[in-house]
Amino acid sequence: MIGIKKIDHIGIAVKDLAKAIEFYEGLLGLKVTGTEVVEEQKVKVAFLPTGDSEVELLESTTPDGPIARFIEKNGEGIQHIAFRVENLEQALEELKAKGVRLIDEKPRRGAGGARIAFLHPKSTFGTLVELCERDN
Ligand SMILES: C[C@@H](C(=O)O)C(=O)SCCNC(=O)CCNC(=O)[C@H](O)C(C)(C)COP(=O)(O)OP(=O)(O)OC[C@H]1O[C@@H](n2cnc3c(N)ncnc32)[C@H](O)[C@@H]1OP(=O)(O)O
Ligand SMILES: [Co+2]
Repeated sequence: MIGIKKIDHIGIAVKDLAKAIEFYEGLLGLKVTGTEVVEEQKVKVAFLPTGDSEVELLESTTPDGPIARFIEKNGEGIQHIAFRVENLEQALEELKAKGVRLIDEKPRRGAGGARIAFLHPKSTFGTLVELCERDN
């Protein structure tokens, strides 16, 4: 079993992180608990907890990163959903064995020290899925 615990976060691609935060904090009343640059993913992120899950706002740090490409093609909006798993390496092994197309064969470093890996949207009925494992 993959052992999904919950929706960890919803990843939302935005052009201007500061302006998006003005909306999510100022108008929706959520609070940013952390911002961080994740070089490997070419993103600057802000996390806003909403109960048991979080909103992850993502701005591209380069014109060629995955978020920049997503916005170019689709405009701003939901780019991925992230599920928290107990054991990421095991989940990836199981999914690979069942023929799911992995973007990341091995865990990568995500925001907040998480271990993360993406599944290709062509293998998941159209949604980019992130699996993540955290110590806490
Ligand atoms: C910081 C970290 C964290 O939480 O800790 C993060 O979240 S980092 C979050 C940002 N990082 C990532 O997204 C990394 C993983 N993503 C990737 O490797 C890439 O973005 C891919 C998902 C493989 C897409 O690559 P690329 O843009 O080169 O391909 P493409 O535009 O030709 O797209 C190939 C096909 O997938 C579809 N496609 C592309 N991006 C999609 C998305 N986000 N959701 C659903 N479908 C998507 C396209 O429409 C296209 O379908 P058609 O062929 O039918 O038109
Ligand atoms: Co994410």
